[in-house]
Amino acid sequence: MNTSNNELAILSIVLFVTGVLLYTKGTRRAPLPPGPRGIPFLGNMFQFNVMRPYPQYLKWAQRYGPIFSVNLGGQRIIVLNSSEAADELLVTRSKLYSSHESPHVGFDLVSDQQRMVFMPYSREWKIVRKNVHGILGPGPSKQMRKMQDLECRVMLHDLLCHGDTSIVEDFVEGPHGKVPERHWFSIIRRYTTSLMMTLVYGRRIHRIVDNPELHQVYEMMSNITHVSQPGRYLVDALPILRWLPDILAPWRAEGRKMHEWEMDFWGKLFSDSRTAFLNGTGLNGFVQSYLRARAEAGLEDLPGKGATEDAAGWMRDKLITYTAVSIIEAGSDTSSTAVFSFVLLMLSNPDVLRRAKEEMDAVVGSSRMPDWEDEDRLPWLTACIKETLRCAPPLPLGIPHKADEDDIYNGYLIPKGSTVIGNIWAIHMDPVRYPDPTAFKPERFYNPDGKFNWASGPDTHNRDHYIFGWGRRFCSGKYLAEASMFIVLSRLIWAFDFYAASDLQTGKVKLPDVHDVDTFTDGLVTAPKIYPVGFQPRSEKYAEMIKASYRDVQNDWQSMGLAGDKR
Ligand code: HEM
Repeated sequence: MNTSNNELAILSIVLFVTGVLLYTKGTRRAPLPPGPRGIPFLGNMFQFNVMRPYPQYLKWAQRYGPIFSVNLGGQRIIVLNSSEAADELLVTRSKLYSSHESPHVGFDLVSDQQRMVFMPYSREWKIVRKNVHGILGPGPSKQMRKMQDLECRVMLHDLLCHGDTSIVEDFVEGPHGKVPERHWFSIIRRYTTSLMMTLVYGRRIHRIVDNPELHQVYEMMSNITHVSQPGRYLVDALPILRWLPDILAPWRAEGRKMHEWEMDFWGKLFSDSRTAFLNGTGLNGFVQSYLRARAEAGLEDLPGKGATEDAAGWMRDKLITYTAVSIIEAGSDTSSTAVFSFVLLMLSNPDVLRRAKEEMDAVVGSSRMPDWEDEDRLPWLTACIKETLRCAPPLPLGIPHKADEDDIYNGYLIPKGSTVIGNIWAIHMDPVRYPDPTAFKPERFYNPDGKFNWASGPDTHNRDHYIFGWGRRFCSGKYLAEASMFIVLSRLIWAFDFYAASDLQTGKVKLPDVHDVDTFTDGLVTAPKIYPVGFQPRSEKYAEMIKASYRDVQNDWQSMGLAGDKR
């Protein structure tokens, strides 16, 4: 048959229109994914703990399969429970699913719409992401290795001085997950937060005790992860409530107050940096470099929020402030959580720990600390870290995405505006993918001949774990996070015999149960609650090396123009 160009064009249009009509008809007709039956208006709100949904989401995943849906007072939540479902929607169809959920209270009110992790897929997010990538991408993140090395040496010294303080003193966790200053958790938190502060502001956290700054950072992080949890505020689910007058909308004043509280702290850090930059005393953090570049473009003074409308899209002051906050928040709590879980899981599995020490002794020995070039030669340690991340992902439900359009998956409708969650916890507990999933078995990742591979690359189907999320919103800090986990955990194994507290009467080891959800905190980031551990150097020789290394590091700080450690 000889078809003319005109006929072809008409045929294409007819097919296209028919396709669109069929698609929209299908969209309207398709059922929602299965899920538990709820009650009118409030849906499934009272069927699980909204501050800790992942255990119930696992049960529903086991019952309903790769996709289910729940309704939280009108907020439709679609949960993806297999790597195939999450890959298909969040990676292959990432054009539709690259917005993050923007909770009204946490994003509009507390963050004045400037917090990156809650931004929709928008021009503003792209501007922020590009800038963040400029310091966290594979190349630039390597420049932080020197700081990771030095801060890690300080951490070893702090743990040496800590000894068994947290066992002897029997500390109690404060409100909002507040960690006592002399507990070993604070030492790890100082490491991760100091690294982020140097990256962003060019200033260290050089003190743990009498340093309210460090603890306030964590209080604010805990606050934002709690206020932003889906289901925390009804107004997040029912946009109509946003029209209520102030008197009937107590969350409004609450959210604004939290914004002021945040700005008192983060806004001051920003303005101090700006003043230092204007006085010519600025250091080399992201904020100062950005202000310098902006000033060179003739925009020294750019108050307000958002970015300029021109092609350059310069960030205004408030957007810079919150970009700095996003990096510090995203990089501090997550990385320290991984360390707390690693220590807990290793102590709970003494044979695994013993083997890690044997490997360390054979590969590194006692005359030097492990370093970056040892990565490929410590496959058992690598396997232990990966297994930790599988068994205790710091964000078991990732950060919720959002559907920007109606979509169909496996015959089910995903309505526009739905919250879409990649259920990392259910994927990690899938017995087909990981036989005997609740057991801590590093051997599943043990590969003595393979290259050191953290599986965070683009091959989403065959990843070892999913802790960094999916698609265009994939964790920006993965390179830095992986490097920190390796250097901190390898040196911890190398330097110390760490041990749990034991019952004075029975001599039995006292450790929180890793299988009990109450061992972990609520909220977006799920970290072990504080537990005591003692740190003993493996011999006097190790202790001397740690002390000498700490003294050397003080000279490094001085030559880099950074604050020395105060203890
Ligand atoms: C073990 C440590 C870490 C874990 C488990 C983790 C996990 C995640 C997850 C699940 C997401 C959301 C991904 C998605 O939406 O699908 C995310 C986003 C992000 N992470 Fe990480 N992260 C870690 C460390 C870091 C570090 C060290 C940094 C910074 C230095 C960082 C910076 C970010 C940023 C800026 C985002 C937001 C990306 C966006 O909104 O586009 N993360 N992370």
